[in-house]
Amino acid sequence: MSARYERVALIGLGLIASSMAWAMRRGGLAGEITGYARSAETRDIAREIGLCDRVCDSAAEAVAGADLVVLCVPVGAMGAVAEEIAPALAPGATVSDVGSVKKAVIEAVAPHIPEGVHFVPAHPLAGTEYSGPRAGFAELFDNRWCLVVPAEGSDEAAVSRLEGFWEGLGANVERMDADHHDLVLAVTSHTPHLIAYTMVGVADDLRRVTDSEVIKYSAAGFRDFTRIAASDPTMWRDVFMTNKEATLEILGRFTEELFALQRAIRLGDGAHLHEYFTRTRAIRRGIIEAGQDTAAPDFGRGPKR
Ligand SMILES: NC(=O)c1ccc[n+]([C@@H]2O[C@H](COP(=O)([O-])OP(=O)(O)OC[C@H]3O[C@@H](n4cnc5c(N)ncnc54)[C@H](O)[C@@H]3O)[C@@H](O)[C@H]2O)c1
Ligand SMILES: O=C(O)C(=O)C[C@]1(C(=O)O)C=C[C@@H](O)C=C1
Repeated sequence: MSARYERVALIGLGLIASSMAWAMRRGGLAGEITGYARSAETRDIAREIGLCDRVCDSAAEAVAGADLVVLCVPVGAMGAVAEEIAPALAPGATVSDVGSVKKAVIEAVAPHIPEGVHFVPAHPLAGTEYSGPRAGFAELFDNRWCLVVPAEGSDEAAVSRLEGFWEGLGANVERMDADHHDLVLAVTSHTPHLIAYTMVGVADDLRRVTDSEVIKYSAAGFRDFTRIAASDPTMWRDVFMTNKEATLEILGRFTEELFALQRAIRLGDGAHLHEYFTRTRAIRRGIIEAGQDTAAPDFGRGPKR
């Protein structure tokens, strides 16, 4: 059942916060939405497009009296923002976040949360390669997962209320612990982004040799890589700086497999390649048959431009 808050404060007014604001409006999930972003330019844009009921010039002003505060800044900035807002938080309020990494965010934020304020971390598994306050759209979270990662000792009522709120934003909600979250996301999101960044970098190096051919004749697969590799550099720098252990673990496995495939190509071992590609194709088909391919064409591919 969807839950409503009287006053929701969004700190950081980029893609995720702006999508939340539009989705809250659509679902009538907030009495009032306040917002704050560090840059005056972002605050001006947010005012111009009517993103929030009130865009404030300080984080403390935005969170004052809010019963839900959502930190929507890059993962590396979460701790400093939590410290800044702590004295202004209302007793009984819930502080949440949308960071792509959970263990490091909990470690950075939890020490600043005052007694009597609930901290319920979360992570919507939905995004695009666009950033900033103009990038958001109300449907971003529709039929996508939102993982709720209760910190130790989280208040059950505060956790279920936040879960209801995310359902109201359109998401399917599941709970997960922080370590498991960070490992799963290293496999499904963080390492794939690093691979896309690398592949586009390699093609760019090659382009200097072959002029514009690489881009001109790029096939759909490579174009998908360029979309992913256009994602925000600050956000992704912070993801790799804070989810180091899990990403290195998955990258280690990835390079082992890559070397095995490289060896099979060098040795002309077609059977190995065929067997490997058959296994991976079955995984994709399994996802589709289970009806879990939630990346429907209309959603999660960015705003229509
Ligand atoms: N983009 C995605 O695909 C995606 C998906 C799920 C979760 N996330 C997570 O959501 C968070 C926000 O990502 P986004 O895509 O909305 O980013 P974004 O770049 O679109 O927006 C970030 C906002 O934070 C502001 N900001 C940066 N540092 C700040 C600070 N110290 N104090 C106050 N404001 C500050 C920026 O001005 C900007 O308004 C990140 O933690 C990211 O890991 C992103
Ligand atoms: O669709 C995209 O552009 C995304 O990369 C979204 C994506 C993902 O990897 O799936 C990126 C980071 C998040 O923390 C959650 C979602």
